[in-house]
Amino acid sequence: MVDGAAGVPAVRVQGLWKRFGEQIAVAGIDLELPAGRFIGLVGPNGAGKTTTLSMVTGLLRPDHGTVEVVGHDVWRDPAQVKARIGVLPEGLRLFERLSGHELLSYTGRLRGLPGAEVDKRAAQLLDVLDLAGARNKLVVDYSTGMRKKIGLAAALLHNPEVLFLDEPFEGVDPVSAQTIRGVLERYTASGATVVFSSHVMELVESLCDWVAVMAAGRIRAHGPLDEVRGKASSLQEAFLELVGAGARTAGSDLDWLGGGAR
Ligand SMILES: Nc1ncnc2c1ncn2[C@@H]1O[C@H](COP(=O)(O)OP(=O)(O)OP(=O)(O)O)[C@@H](O)[C@H]1O
Repeated sequence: MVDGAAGVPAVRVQGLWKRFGEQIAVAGIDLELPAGRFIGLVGPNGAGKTTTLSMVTGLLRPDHGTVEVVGHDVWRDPAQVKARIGVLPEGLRLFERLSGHELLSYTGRLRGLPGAEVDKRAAQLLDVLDLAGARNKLVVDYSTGMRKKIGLAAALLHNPEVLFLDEPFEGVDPVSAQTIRGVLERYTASGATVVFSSHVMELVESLCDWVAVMAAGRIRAHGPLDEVRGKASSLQEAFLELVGAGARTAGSDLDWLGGGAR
């Protein structure tokens, strides 16, 4: 296990709970995510991935439990944590009336970076993410994939130690996905940590070296990809066994659907 300089995990979660009315979204999870890894948080729709990531990144207060990011408590020490993380949340809200370049300049200044450094990093990120041609276009006119990419650039600008991404490839075309993937691989190769949520198993299997499987608000398995996959032929198969969906026959009750009598 490759941990940070002092052997501190990227994320340590203990007894984390969140309930929305009757719905228990996260049911008391314990989790330790090692530093320097490409980590996938996988689970079916409604498993609690977004709720977990929101609590881990300080966007949503847990009912119970603690979260530490690189050794700092997210709720007692928010400034220390926020300086060390980058976040691309689900349904990211951006400043629509700024251009891509203005958005990055503003983000960089908020992060306390010197203007010249912000300009240099922004230009490089726009270039690598294939957004240089759209640098002066307003964000409101960006496509879904372009929004993901400018959101990723803003999350990376201050060179965080840990990057959290909620469904980063959703709505992104294959070429942009490949670009994002390249940037993330370069980032983790330098010792940084990526934690991303997805329900696309093939993607997680091809990108991640460490996974946590979530279902119904609980962690069902976590560890190095090979260990979680075990003897199954793919992560998809291991996942279906873990969440107990292997035996269900898709559509067996839909005998009215399709050709024949209407
Ligand atoms: N603000 C909220 N109010 C009420 N219920 C919520 C709220 N946020 C999440 N939930 C519920 O908590 C559960 C977990 O939701 P969450 O969005 O964390 O799942 P997810 O694993 O990210 O799902 P998906 O892959 O579909 O995005 C779901 O049953 C959801 O309906």
